[in-house]
Amino acid sequence: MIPVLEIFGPTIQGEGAVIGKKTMFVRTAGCDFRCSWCDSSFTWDGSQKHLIQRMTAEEVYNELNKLAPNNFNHVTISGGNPALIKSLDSLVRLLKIQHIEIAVETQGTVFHSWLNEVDDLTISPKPRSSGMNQSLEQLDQFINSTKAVKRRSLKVVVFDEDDIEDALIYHKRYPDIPFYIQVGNPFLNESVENHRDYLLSRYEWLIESVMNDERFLNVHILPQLHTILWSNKQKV
Ligand SMILES: C[S@@+](CC[C@H](N)C(=O)[O-])C[C@H]1O[C@@H](n2cnc3c(N)ncnc32)[C@H](O)[C@@H]1O
Ligand SMILES: Nc1nc2[nH]cc(C(=O)O)c2c(=O)[nH]1
Ligand code: SF4
Ligand SMILES: [Mg+2]
Repeated sequence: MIPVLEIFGPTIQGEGAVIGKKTMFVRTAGCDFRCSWCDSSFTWDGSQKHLIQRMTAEEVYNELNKLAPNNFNHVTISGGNPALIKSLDSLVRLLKIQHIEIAVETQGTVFHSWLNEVDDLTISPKPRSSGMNQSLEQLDQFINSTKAVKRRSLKVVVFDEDDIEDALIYHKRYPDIPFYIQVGNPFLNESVENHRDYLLSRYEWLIESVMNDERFLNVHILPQLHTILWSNKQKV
């Protein structure tokens, strides 16, 4: 059984290497991290425990079809940390049989073999502002174990200058993996006035900081497109 917190879409992938792509989302419950600025803390802080459904792969697939009949060919699995869940192998198998592309978002702490079957794997190690002290040895192991994935990318969320230094550590450690820097969203409460102006000014700050830093060459600098549009609303 897969612990599912929400299934939604179609929407756009708002982050990373496939930003803008039309996709469905399956969000699993539970995380091994507790990032201070987690925009999905409801997956692990107990506040939406009553909404967690234990579903089979077939039930998840039926729900996706109910939400978007004949209107999706791409599913993004996020969380929480979906990589904690061994039983996602059944969903990955089922989606592949149906010729549906699969993307996964994870922080790179825990590996299961089904990860090697996904099409787009986003690995998002954490900078110090998260309060997490991510093990580089564990991340090395994860990176080594996922070499067979069709497309992999690294995505580091940045809130301040110290985080930029941490992003550089990850970029230098894995120079051959496409590298994305994403501006942090401090507005975890969905209704904030002028969130767009503020988020865009933070994005501008990040572009200026990284563009003028010759230690970064092969880098993509991105906002969270969906939070510019909809702030930190759930199910978008
Ligand atoms: C909610 S996490 C779920 C997947 C996995 N646990 C992870 O962290 O990669 C999905 C992505 O959102 C990013 N994220 C979380 N909170 C954020 C925030 N406040 N601002 C910007 N990005 C954030 C994470 O770093 C990660 O790249
Ligand atoms: N539109 C949209 N794009 C996203 N990209 C990554 C997300 C996530 O929470 O993992 C996310 C999300 O929650 N919504
Ligand atoms: S690893 Fe991802 S889901 Fe877990 S607390 Fe951090 S941002 Fe949130
Ligand atoms: Mg999100």
